[in-house]
Amino acid sequence: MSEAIFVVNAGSSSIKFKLYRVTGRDVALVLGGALDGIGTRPRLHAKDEAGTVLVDRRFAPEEIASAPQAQHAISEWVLPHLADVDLIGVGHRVVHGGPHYSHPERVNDEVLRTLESFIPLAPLHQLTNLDPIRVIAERRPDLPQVACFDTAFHRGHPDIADRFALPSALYEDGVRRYGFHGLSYEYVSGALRELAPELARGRVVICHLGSGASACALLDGRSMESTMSFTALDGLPMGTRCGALDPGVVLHLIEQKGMSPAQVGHMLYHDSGLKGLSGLSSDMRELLASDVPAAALAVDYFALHVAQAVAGLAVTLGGLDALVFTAGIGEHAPDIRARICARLGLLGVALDAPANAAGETWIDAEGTGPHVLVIPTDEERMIALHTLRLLRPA
Ligand SMILES: Nc1ncnc2c1ncn2[C@@H]1O[C@H](COP(=O)(O)OP(=O)(O)O)[C@@H](O)[C@H]1O
Ligand SMILES: CC(=O)OP(=O)(O)O
Ligand SMILES: [Mg+2]
Repeated sequence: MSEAIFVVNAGSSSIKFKLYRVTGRDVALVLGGALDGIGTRPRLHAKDEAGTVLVDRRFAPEEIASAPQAQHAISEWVLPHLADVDLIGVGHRVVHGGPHYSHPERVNDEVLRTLESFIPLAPLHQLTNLDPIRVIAERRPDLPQVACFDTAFHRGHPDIADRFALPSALYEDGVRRYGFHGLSYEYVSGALRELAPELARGRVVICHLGSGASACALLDGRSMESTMSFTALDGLPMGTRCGALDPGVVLHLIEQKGMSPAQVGHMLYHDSGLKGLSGLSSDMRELLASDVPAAALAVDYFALHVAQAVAGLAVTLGGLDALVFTAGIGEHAPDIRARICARLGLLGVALDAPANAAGETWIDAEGTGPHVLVIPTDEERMIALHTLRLLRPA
């Protein structure tokens, strides 16, 4: 087979993997799959480029309760498919790249050590991202591996968007508003540029609403500000993460309630957000299907806070030309898009209800307000392209 690139995207609840054929300066999908529902409803599934199902296997929760078990199951299945492939490299999503990495980086021992130092800043992701790099490096030390960072796309933020209102020595020490989901924003803004070049040059807010959720303000395709900051806890409420929170709550829990920092951390990352508010589930599908009042509260809270963030980012941009929804909730939940947009009438946002319900790309009502679009994200394709460009510079 021709040259290929393998991509691993380890998220907080799933590990996605894709194999791409190299076609000159571009890549074409050969197969793609995921192991999702880790620890809850584990399912390994993959399809080839024509959409033919190659595997669809469910596991008991205890069989795949952790990321290493998931990696093992993926390796068992995928290795035979890589046997006759001429791999030129493996591309990985690495959530935290810290203050210095503003571009993808070929991994060596030193890079790996630097990235390990960010594990405490992304406890749901960083270790899960780095484990496969280490495993592959041990088995195939000859194979180039490329780390593509969620933070890199935001490294050009203006100073005002990169800071907290804290003593500036902390900023020099790396306490900055890094921002995440950058690979997704880069892909979606590129797709918007292909779809509507004029619009992409304007003031755009992209809402990446998945298990993790954030929103990003872009001017001419460049990130100006994002709701996530030092860690992937800040900003919007998420499946299990709290989003923006009064830091006084953290002090209170530690100083007055006797919780340890680790207990507070666990609560903020694993038991908050939609799960904490609803007491039911972190999955938006379950909340939308439920008639429990706390589920409705969680859904309303989510929509309100996304809308508030969009309005805030529109202030950063000095107006809003386009609002784009992406990721699991953004792409597949018309009801949530409608609730968010209903709160943004003051910015002139108006939806075309049938287009929204049908999941069309353009979903704004005719008029003078901002355009509203749904653009599916593809972090893996972005990683494959970055990996190709780094390993085969033009
Ligand atoms: N049809 C749907 N309606 C509502 N929510 C959905 C739908 N499909 C997926 N989701 C939500 O999307 C989330 C996952 O989004 P995704 O972008 O795949 O997350 P991640 O990559 O962070 O694991 C799920 O937790 C679920 O709440
Ligand atoms: C950074 C982040 O929150 O990623 P995910 O949405 O994949 O959890
Ligand atoms: Mg994701």
